[in-house]
Amino acid sequence: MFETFFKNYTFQSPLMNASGVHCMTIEELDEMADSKAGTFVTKSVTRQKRQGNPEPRYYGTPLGSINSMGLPNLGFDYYLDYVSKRQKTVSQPIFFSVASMSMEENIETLKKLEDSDFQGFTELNLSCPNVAGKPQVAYDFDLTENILTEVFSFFTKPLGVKLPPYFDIAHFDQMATILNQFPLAFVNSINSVGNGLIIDPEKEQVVIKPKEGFGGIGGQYIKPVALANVRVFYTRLNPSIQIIGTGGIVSGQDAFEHLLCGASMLQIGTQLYKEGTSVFARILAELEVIMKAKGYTNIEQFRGKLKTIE
Ligand SMILES: C=Cc1c(C(=O)O)[nH]c(=O)[nH]c1=O
Repeated sequence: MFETFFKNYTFQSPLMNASGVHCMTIEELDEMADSKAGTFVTKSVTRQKRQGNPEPRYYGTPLGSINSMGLPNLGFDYYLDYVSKRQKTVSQPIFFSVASMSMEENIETLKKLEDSDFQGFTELNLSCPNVAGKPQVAYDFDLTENILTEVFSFFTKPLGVKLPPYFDIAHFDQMATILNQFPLAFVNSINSVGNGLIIDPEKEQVVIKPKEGFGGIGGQYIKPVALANVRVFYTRLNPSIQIIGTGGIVSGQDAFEHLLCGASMLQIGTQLYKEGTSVFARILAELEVIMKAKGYTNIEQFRGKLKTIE
């Protein structure tokens, strides 16, 4: 019922984790592999291990979350070793997320990944909002085009990009024009909405320590922005570039809405952080109720078929 066609593979479920959540350690990654998710993605890796930002750096609220983790990760080799072993024991392709502190580091990491025995999908994160002094790459259109030009001059494995939210039609058009120039496997929209601020009115204080309390917003707060970005890229990109929908997926209805906008795979971050890996079975059960009530027996019958008002 939930078969999801993604490039040359059929996932048994469209659900997976969002990079950064439940994917830092071997234990977390194994739990993802054993869950009802269709597959999983690693935490965005950098060449060397990173401690990340000082704590508190994550805070959950009833409507979502704010985080300024600062790209903590156990380093490229740790995750490459894991996926190289794990891909021999799981049938579905694994996603490997790459972020970096510089374009040079991006290229170096991707060259090592190209030369490795990793057979899954690479997610190039161009949208980390929380490394002090580092702007989100994908808000710089020229830099994005330069990076993708360099990457595709040597990288031959399936690769997609994780994008920040855009809020202006001109930016949607500009980004789509750039992305359509490259043989991307997918585009993942959206990353957290960068540099939001959540405060504690009792303490009259911010709730996270880094960056004076500014951090990426996730959860229900951002679903309308996520749906718009999924829809925009679904309608503007070459059909060969598939869409991963991320942002605000808490229920089966949210999953249905992302699929209706054109997403093929769905990533869950904040709600996975709050609920644990049982979230995948719950959302699939809720999605099944919705699909049956509407007479749908598979996702392709409605995926991307959002109607406008004529
Ligand atoms: C990879 C860094 C990211 C982080 C982080 O490590 O702070 N948080 C996000 O919400 N999105 C990111 O892309």
